[in-house]
Amino acid sequence: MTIKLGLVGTGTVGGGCIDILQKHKEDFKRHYGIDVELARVCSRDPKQAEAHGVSDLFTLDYHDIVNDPDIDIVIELIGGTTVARDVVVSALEAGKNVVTANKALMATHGEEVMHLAEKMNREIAFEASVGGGIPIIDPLKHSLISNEITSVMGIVNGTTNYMLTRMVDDNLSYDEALKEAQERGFAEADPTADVDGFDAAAKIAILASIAFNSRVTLDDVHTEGIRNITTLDLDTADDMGYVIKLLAIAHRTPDGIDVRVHPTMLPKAHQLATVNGVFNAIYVTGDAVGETMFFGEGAGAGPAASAVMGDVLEVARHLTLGVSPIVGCTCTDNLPILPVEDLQTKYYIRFAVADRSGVLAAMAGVFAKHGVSVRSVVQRGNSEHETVNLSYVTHTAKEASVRAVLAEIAGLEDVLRAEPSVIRVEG
Ligand SMILES: NC(=O)C1=CN([C@@H]2O[C@H](COP(=O)(O)OP(=O)(O)OC[C@H]3O[C@@H](n4cnc5c(N)ncnc54)[C@H](O)[C@@H]3O)[C@@H](O)[C@H]2O)C=CC1
Ligand SMILES: N[C@@H](CC=O)C(=O)O
Ligand code: NA
Repeated sequence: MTIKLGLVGTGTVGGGCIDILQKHKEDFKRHYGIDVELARVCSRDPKQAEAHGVSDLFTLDYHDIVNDPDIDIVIELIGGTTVARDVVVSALEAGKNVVTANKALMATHGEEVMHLAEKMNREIAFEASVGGGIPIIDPLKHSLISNEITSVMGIVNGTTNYMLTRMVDDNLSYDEALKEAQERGFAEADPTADVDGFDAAAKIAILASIAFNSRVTLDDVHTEGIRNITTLDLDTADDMGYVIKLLAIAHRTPDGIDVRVHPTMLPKAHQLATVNGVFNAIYVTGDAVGETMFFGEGAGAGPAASAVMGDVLEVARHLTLGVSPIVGCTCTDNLPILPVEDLQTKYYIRFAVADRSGVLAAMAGVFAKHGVSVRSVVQRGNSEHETVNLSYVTHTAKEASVRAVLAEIAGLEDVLRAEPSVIRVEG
């Protein structure tokens, strides 16, 4: 039985899928008895199909794929939530199975497309949407389901991890690091999604939904990106024994789900602190399994296409064997999302302040007034410029109290020389 594939999107990931198919199609048949055939490809750019030697399969109109009765699996690799949603919905409605790498779609319209797939008795698989080539959705939906998952935490955006690594290791500026990430095919077409944390937010929404059996959407995730991370903060963190990473964090608490994405200071000894470059790593903690960590390349043609083609072959296997679809939606609960103001963690706060007597004492008074206990403070700066940087690390404090400290210090007369830099600290 030949399973026919329709590929919508032949860019970085779609191109990677064509490469894998061309290289390993015969192996799939020999090793696993799975016979897949690329029947049609669609994109806005015929040159991409030409470059992969599949011009004969090319169409500009994805309707030629979703309406083709011979196609069994539609692979959506265009991204975004408008046309991509239409591709996925119309493919499912036409009775096709769907494989997608689209985290934005799954984190906003996940419920809709999962329910539609269930209604149509078809599969929708999306392993590439989180952690690129790292198997993480499949383990959460299969190997780990005997656990109550308590926490999922990790580095899930390759672009920003690559940028931060390059800024630290080679002193690249933010713009140089971004340009390099784009040239290497890691960053999304619009890098806003990467640098402002929305890509990571979509990914943690997907993981939290599966891990906690409760729907978490992109809008539920408190999200901060890396635009404000300076080389000064990276250097100061280094001096203090920390690294700065963009972490995606989801904890199950007795009161609900704590889910957020923000730059985070990690002690250098923390295992996530050594995850550099385009690599991603995700920690999952379960009540039976304890701590597990999944590591690999989270972005780029090969890693993402590896996950897409893994899904394609699994769906093709089910079709070949005539077995029922894989696990569908498992969001049986409706847990509340906790407001970030209730968060309790440690904080790094760097103030650029006037270098004169009384400033440190006045600031200490503000910290004390709001019950925020200081663990360490480091002074860096050049008194010739009449400004010094005071970098505090607090003990565990409530987010609302830290915000009160920031507001009150901002109101101290002629003290602050710039917006403070605030980074939450883990571990
Ligand atoms: N680049 C990466 O490392 C990874 C990307 N992803 C996801 O994979 C998906 C694809 O990403 P990339 O391959 O990087 O994007 P890309 O920008 O390289 O390719 C997009 C493709 O979609 C086509 N396309 C766009 N709009 C279209 C339309 N209206 N009709 C027909 N074709 C259209 C383009 O012509 C192009 O062929 C996205 O959802 C992305 O989030 C997931 C994991 C890693
Ligand atoms: N832009 C993403 C890749 C796709 O998921 C990243 O940088 O991790
Ligand atoms: Na993955």
